[in-house]
Amino acid sequence: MAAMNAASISGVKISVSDRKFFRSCPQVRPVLSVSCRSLKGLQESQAFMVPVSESIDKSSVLCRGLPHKVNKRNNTALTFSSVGVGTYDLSFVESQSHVTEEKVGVLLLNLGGPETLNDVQPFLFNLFADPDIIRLPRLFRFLQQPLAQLISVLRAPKSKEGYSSIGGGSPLRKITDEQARDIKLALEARNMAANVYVGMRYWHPFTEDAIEQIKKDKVTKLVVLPLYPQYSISTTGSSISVIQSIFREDAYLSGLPVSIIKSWYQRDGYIKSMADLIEKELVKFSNPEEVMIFFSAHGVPAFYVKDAGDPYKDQMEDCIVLIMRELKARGINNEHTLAYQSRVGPVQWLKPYTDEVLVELGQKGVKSLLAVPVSFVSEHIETLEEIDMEYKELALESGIENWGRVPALGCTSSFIADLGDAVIESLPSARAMSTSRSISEEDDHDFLKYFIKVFFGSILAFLLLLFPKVMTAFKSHIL
Ligand SMILES: C=CC1=C(C)c2cc3[nH]c(cc4nc(cc5[nH]c(cc1n2)c(C)c5CCC(=O)O)C(CCC(=O)O)=C4C)c(C)c3C=C
Ligand SMILES: [Fe+2]
Repeated sequence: MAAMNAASISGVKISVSDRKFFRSCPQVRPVLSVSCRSLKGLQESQAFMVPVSESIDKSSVLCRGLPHKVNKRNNTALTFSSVGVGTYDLSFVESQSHVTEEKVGVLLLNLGGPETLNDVQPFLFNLFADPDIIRLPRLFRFLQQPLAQLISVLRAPKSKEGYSSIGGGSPLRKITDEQARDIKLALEARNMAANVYVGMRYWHPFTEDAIEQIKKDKVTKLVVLPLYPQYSISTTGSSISVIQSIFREDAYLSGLPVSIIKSWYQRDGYIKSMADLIEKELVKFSNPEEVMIFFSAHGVPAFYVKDAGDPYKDQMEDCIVLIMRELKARGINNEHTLAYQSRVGPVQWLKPYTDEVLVELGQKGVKSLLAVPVSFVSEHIETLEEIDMEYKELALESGIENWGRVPALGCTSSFIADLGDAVIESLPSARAMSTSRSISEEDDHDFLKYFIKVFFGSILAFLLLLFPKVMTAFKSHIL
């Protein structure tokens, strides 16, 4: 614990200061002086540590507001200026005699991927069992798990092929661990000590395990940072649902101040880092100015956007505008296109589709193309296999002669530094999540619901597996 200062304000003892904590927000320190006649034991304008206690939001003191006056009415309240953080009363401090040190946690959310070929089917099961990935009408929700079992078994061979062509497993865990390590270092460089956790949605280390660790470590404030720049119901939304359901059930977690950074594609650091990568790849072409910049975003089913209000498409388009604006400011005026890749299943996905646009561009005479994966910040199966192999081959067959691909951001230092800044900036808005279960009768129906699910689901799976013709039709429509 940092050295303690003691001063009294109108008889109220302030006995807490945390120099270490203040060092973590350098922009605040130079102005941490208080001009106040009623501060006894301190010179006017003398550097002054703002009182903190376990219940007072230190970071909001730090980054959102600066103490600027003592309440004239009773001389016992400090008001924080700047962006409306509010007031707290020193009489409150009087009753708090001890101080606990803040323990900041950062939870990185990601998708997760199979580490071996044996993991592929169970990984796919977890993915398709997610109601944010396969959105069944409420009436058919009981089919979610049996359907996930069926689809995962049917899709596994194709997925396995993909994973074996990139070395037998997903690189996602390794890359995300490296990003976690670097974000921790970036925070330390800003004098903020934090534990950084990785929580994957569909494979190890699962979000549930990361939260268990956060609890064990007695984190006192948590920032949730999804590693998806744009928000989608199917990615960030799904992971947040998991967090909410765990937090709702747990007394400690439901009281833990949490800040969720829902999307961050608009951050300057991210946009500039993307522009850097594009600029670096463009110069590798013999005629850089003739290259079509081809943004390839991961698709989602179109009804997510049209009916379920997913902001993903709008955010994606906005993101591309910002990157192109940044490139223009650097004197890069290439043409660009946005298309959506990786569709799965029979429904319509966001259009235009990457494979179709590549063929069209080839037919129109585009000769040089730079693919820019834009929904994800790590290399993964869809960059290493789908773009680098399938789409490249298709593009070359379609008449495109010069092909390039921008690498994923991974641990690019400007990008990691910006994520560190995002964490620091979001701390002041950390608030406890809602505390109680909303539907209390849910438990009563759990057993019945489970029984119905298993019963009807098993019948469906059984029928499909028994009749090869039905199965073939199903396979060609669903996968
Ligand atoms: C079936 C529905 C799917 C939706 C909706 C979806 C959205 C979505 N996914 C990502 C990022 C990734 N998805 C990855 C793998 C993957 N995704 C789906 C299906 C949907 N994704 C499947 C079936 C798979 C498995 C691979 C395959 O069989 O094709 C990955 C790869 C992880 C890895 O192993 O490296 C990523 C990353 C985003 C960003 C997104 C919506 C915006
Ligand atoms: Fe996906």
